Amino acid sequence: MVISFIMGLIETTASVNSILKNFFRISPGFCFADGLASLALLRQGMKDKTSHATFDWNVAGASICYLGVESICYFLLTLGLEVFPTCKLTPVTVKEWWRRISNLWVDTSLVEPLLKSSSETATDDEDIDVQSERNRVLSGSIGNAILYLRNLRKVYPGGKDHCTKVAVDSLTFSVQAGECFGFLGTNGAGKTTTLSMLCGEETPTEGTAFIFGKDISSNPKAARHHIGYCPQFDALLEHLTVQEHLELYARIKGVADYRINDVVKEKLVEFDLLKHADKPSYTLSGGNKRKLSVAIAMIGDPPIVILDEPSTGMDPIAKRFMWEVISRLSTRQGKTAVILTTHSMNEAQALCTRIGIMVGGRLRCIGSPQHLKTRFGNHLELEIKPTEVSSVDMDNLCRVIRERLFDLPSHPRSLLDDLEVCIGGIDSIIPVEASIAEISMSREMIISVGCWLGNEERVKTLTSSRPLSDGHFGEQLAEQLMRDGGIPLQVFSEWWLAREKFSAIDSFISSSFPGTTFHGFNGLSVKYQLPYREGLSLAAIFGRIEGNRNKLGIAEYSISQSTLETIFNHFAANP
Ligand SMILES: Nc1ncnc2c1ncn2[C@@H]1O[C@H](COP(=O)(O)OP(=O)(O)OP(=O)(O)O)[C@@H](O)[C@H]1O
Repeated sequence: MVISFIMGLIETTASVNSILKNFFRISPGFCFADGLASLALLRQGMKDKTSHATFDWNVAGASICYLGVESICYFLLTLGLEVFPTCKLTPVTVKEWWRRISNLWVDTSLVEPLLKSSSETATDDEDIDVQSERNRVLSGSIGNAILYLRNLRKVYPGGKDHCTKVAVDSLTFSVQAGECFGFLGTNGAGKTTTLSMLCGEETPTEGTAFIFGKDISSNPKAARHHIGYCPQFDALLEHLTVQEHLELYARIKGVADYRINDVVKEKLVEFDLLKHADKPSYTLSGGNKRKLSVAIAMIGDPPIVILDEPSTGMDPIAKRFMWEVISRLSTRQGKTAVILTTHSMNEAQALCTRIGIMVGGRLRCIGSPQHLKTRFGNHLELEIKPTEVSSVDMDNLCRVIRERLFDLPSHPRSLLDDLEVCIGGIDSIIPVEASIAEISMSREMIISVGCWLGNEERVKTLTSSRPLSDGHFGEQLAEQLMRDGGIPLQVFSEWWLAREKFSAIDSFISSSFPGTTFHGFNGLSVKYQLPYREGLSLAAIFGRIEGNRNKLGIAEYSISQSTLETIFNHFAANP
């Protein structure tokens, strides 16, 4: 504006300026300032008052005209952007527009029967349940589903490497009222993208979803009207208090004025936020922010509630609280459909009536938790916790090792000789009269003891330069050995005996139940997967283990059907 003003005052640039002004006036701010400046010039007598009037084109006329036209154009543009959020210009959306425009000239209903797309998009390796859900939705037999997705696809345009990313591929399923649909998947599987499309934050590249029969692509507002959404990351206004947030969203969602106070109070109580009601949201802890986000999603009783990892950061009590609310909302009242994404299998198991597992943008399986367990859980899970190493056994082993280390006459040429060779004399490390508690086992001593006790492989977990995790606190011992140059004899003996126990259990399980696979330690117990096979009844497994329980030193054990977690891990490991 300043440059234009100065150019207008200089005679040689005045004509160029009057041409440039036509472009500058596209900015309403420029029009306004230019109009005022021209009026000021006229008033100061810098424009000829006899030949110029206030509303002349070169005084305020041009600015007023431009502002008039622009107010209409910009208003329509704003409306357009609001109504058609597809206006995010990307190569993919432009291509999509072109496809839609060209489809206008062709009656697609004649060439694309509904089920054709199902066979086109379903791949040969698609799970049978996923396929039948797809066929059911595409053939229109959706029962009383209030939300269904039809071949929903999202492709993100490529970044610098120009590789496009298929985030969601041909997703088809339906959700009924009163259902809590668990949308599980690995990181980057496409869950959030799907939910964002349902909520209108993202535009589908292909396919669409229907909410109460309204297409989210052509009628996003009407569709969105029925949704309460708790995004993955809290979208809170820092300086609004908890109560103000709830009041704001209650108004946005059209709760009647006279009910707002009750509705807000109800949510504050329901989510245990009463004591934080007057705190600005930036002062809340992560878990309480999450509670507020979930409360916002549920305010106004929307018939569809979409919760993207709602329990992240909540403590176990708050989590139970929220589970109670969700389950009351969906299954008990039977009116609301809940779509829930979570990485907690316990949460999915506790809440979801149906579960879909996504991997790499595709739905890999769908069904009730029990159905998934029965179909994909082709094994039983056996968890065994051995008894603790007894202090008597530990003392005995310590004594034997110490005697072996110092009893030169009875073992004239064995361990001590080896040790002397290895460490160049033991006197500096172990006094001859050392008590058990004082003996520190060096790396070389551990190797020799392992050799003498007949299991060199086992001690490698401690002595290897890259310690292997064996789950029996071996990793910590290996670290200690590396750091301090030795570990106490008692600690070594405890570790050795614990390994003995686990080895005995391991060989018993492998020989008694062929085909069993080891499924990890959690420090205290060991897990196995037993394959289902003819004649292997629960009674037979219990009988076998009970018969050997005391001999093997088993403190407790459990046999269970495959958990959701193992099924999820199976899909995650086979993308
Ligand atoms: N705006 C974007 N541009 C490009 N790629 C994106 C964009 N948003 C997501 N993606 C990609 O799409 C894929 C799906 O992402 P999405 O966030 O939907 O996964 P998710 O299943 O929700 O994962 P998480 O469990 O980690 O939240 C990912 O590979 C991600 O990198």
